[in-house]
Amino acid sequence: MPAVPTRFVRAEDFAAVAQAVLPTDVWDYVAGGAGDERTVRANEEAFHRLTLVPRMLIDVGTRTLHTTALGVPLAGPIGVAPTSYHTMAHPDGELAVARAAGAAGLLNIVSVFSSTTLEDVAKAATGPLWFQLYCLRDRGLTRSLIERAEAAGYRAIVLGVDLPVIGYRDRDIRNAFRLPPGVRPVNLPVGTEQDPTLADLNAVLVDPRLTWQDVEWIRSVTDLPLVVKGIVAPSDAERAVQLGASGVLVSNHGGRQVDGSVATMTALPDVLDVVGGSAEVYLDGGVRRGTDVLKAVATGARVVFAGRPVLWGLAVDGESGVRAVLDLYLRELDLVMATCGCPDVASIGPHLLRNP
Ligand SMILES: Cc1cc2nc3c(=O)[nH]c(=O)nc-3n(C[C@H](O)[C@H](O)[C@H](O)COP(=O)(O)O)c2cc1C
Ligand SMILES: CCCCC(=O)C(=O)O
Repeated sequence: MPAVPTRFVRAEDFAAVAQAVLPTDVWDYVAGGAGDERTVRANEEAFHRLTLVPRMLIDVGTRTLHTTALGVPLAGPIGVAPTSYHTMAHPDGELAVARAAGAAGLLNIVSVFSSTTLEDVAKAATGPLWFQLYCLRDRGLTRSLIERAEAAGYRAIVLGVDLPVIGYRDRDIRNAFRLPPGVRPVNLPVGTEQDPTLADLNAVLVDPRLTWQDVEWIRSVTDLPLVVKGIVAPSDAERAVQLGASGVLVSNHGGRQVDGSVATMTALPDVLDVVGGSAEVYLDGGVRRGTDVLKAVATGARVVFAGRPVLWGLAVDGESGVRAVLDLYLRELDLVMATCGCPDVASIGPHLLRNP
């Protein structure tokens, strides 16, 4: 692994520089959450509350971080959460993120609201991609997106179910946040002449009437594995798996939808109790350190994903900034595994948690 530039010794060191280089309204869109942003903070605090009980005198001379997700080999149990409109943060946008994730050997979930077409992202990618879909009002368009993702080589559909409408985001409301010039949802047939707020643009496209029947429909129109993203209730996870989901991504959208929503690390054990035996369970929200990855994996998450930190790296230095952020997670995880007595991912378990 490349040496860590001393200016950036933790993922959050990228945040301050990203804030300095991004326009204020774009920074607010990335950093912000719903309401008072209590859940944004709660996601991180839930990690801080968990304490570790490292184990000694285990041979950690040879270590590997390798794992798999739905059969896809990965260099580590950390991946890129889907986030919208990467060219807001850097002109290379989604291409830079795909190249960095591929070079690191990590899973990259590409948002349907990408500012580069899903085909161009797939061409640039050297690692595995999953496609994150919101079910659109136009079901024909929704289906064609799934077919395009299949044709382009994406390996799973990640259905976002937590955004029937965009949450009440104080910062974006204050800023009347609109997409910057030249940044468009290019996967979708949306004109370039309109200039609505992001929330209005979203309301035109995304279907707020979505129910479990639609999950069944999406399941039926593709042979790709289905992951349902945006679940925190165990009963929702159970229903998703009953309807054929291969994976559940425990997420509260980084605290951007429901302020006061349970932290994802608080919700994870209950979700695992219900579906952990029959589906892969992933998590995002507040993962900032290698120790956070270790805690989530020790609890039972297969892979965890980072949202904002990837955008910080992208804003700071394009592909190499994203690569640096991803390498920090891997480097920190490698060292915390070694110091906790874990030579591989399979040996990370609940025995490492003080109060699992
Ligand atoms: C700027 C931004 C845009 C996002 N866009 C999407 C999106 O298009 N689709 C989606 O499923 N989730 C989206 N999310 C949510 C992330 O996938 C993820 O759930 C969240 O960012 C994880 O929390 P973290 O930022 O604390 O790591 C977005 C998050 C941010 C910060
Ligand atoms: C604008 C489309 C939704 C992007 C999103 O999921 C978010 O801003 O959290």
